[in-house]
Amino acid sequence: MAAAARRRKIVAGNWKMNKTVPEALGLVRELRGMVASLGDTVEVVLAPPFVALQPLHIALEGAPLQLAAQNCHWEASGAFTGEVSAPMLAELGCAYVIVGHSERRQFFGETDETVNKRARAVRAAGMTPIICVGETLAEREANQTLPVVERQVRGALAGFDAKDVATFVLAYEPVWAIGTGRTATSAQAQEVHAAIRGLLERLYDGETAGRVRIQYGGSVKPDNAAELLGQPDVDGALVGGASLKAGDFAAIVKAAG
Ligand SMILES: O=C(CO)COP(=O)(O)O
Repeated sequence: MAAAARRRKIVAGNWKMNKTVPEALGLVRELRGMVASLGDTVEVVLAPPFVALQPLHIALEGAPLQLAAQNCHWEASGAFTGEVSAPMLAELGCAYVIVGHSERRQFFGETDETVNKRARAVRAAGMTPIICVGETLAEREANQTLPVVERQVRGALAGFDAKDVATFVLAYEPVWAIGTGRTATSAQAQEVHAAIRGLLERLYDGETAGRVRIQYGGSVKPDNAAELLGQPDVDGALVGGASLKAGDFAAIVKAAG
């Protein structure tokens, strides 16, 4: 069994392609006050679109809120029109970068191999990847959930040693639960999270498996957050739609605290 480590919960808001810079600044102004009283109990992360990173970096100075990017390229620089590199994001104050989100896998040709390359770039630039995995509805109905998630985790972590992996964040996001209002039950989430932790123990060791934080994502809302976050292997949430409203996101953060 993985060592029972005390893992600090991590709740991240993935804003996807939403919020102009003025809107982003307004949302953060509201959020700052709402999460100020939480202290150290929960780590709170915001992943706005690239263009809002620099203004939010300035606006968040001194606030207990971390910044994440939603993606990055694996090369540090070069002729890759439209791409953004990991060192550029580190310089803007990002602590995390989301890699392998299912929308990138579905719509932008992301593969386990490119997820791994991006995660390496994130680590090399001194940031932490939030690595997303999750099965489609067809895969779940074909009883392929655990093999699919296992393949994605193995692929993303290929070549990393235990010391790196222990600091990583994984996000289990069943594709059928994203943006659909249809969330996994807490038992479904716990089953996959425990399977991921078991895999980490087999790939590395119990200590490492016990330290990795695994978020759940997919229609997390204020009214289901406490139940999901109460599961022993659910260490936080990666929140899409509900992170766009300060009150809803703050309520989810409080449910984790
Ligand atoms: O994709 C997600 C977070 O990365 C989840 O999105 P929703 O919370 O909108 O379902």
